[in-house]
Amino acid sequence: MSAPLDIIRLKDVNVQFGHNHVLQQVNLHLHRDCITTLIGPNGAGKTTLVRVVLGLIKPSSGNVWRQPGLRIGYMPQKLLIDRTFPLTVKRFLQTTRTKALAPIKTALEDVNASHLLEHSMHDLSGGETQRVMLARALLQDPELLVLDEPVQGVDINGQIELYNLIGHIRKQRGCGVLMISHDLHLVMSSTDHVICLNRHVCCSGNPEHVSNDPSFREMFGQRGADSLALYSHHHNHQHDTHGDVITDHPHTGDCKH
Ligand SMILES: Nc1ncnc2c1ncn2[C@@H]1O[C@H](COP(=O)(O)OP(=O)(O)OP(=O)(O)O)[C@@H](O)[C@H]1O
Repeated sequence: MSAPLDIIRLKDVNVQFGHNHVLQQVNLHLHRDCITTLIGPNGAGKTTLVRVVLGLIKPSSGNVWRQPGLRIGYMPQKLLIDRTFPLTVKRFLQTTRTKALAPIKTALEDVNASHLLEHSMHDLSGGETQRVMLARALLQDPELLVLDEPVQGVDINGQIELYNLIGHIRKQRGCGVLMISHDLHLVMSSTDHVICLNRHVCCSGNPEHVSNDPSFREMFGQRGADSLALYSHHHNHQHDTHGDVITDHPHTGDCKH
């Protein structure tokens, strides 16, 4: 098997908003045909990291490399559409660069949502909305798909379907996927690589290397630890309430699994 091709590399990335040091020495490699999931508590810097990957935020220091000409499809966390503004799924998807109907129909087929073409965006269920958003990201013909909490507002069966769909799209297109998720349990069966972020990369690993690490409770509590019972990683430090490291062990930024 050939080595995975990097499409994004972040080296020692720091992001500071005023005195708020949101990302600290973050290293990240994203590959084709690989699903990477970012997990971490609220305010951990997950969306900020995604925005660095997308090129929407310039790091205060560190390097970001993107494969030249890389096509990225982005599914944002929230979409605010004025309810008084009538908007069909077709019209919504035509607000991208793509105006032709054929690729729009193909994208909807790819997310099993062909039947929604003429529906109003305002009448969609949570799961349907996320499928349409995913179709919109696919219209970029992405080599990297970036999904910010793709299953939010979706019931449990819909979540399983969406994760299966994302896995299928990755296989079919061979694209890389970077997603943020809070659904620790489901995510473990849907991802190749997990990065646990709390301003810095606390740990990262392949869910195949499974174990129970009680230190994870520090970050996610008992429920999270139970959900992640299959996920192996090792903390070598503790956090204060700001997520800063309080231990004498220096953090190397390497994966620990
Ligand atoms: N543009 C900005 N200007 C100033 N501070 C910001 C900006 N964007 C994010 N922050 C701060 O950076 C920190 C990390 O925010 P971020 O949204 O990246 O976290 P997150 O892990 O995605 O959180 P959540 O899980 O709640 O969505 C927060 O303290 C936030 O207030």
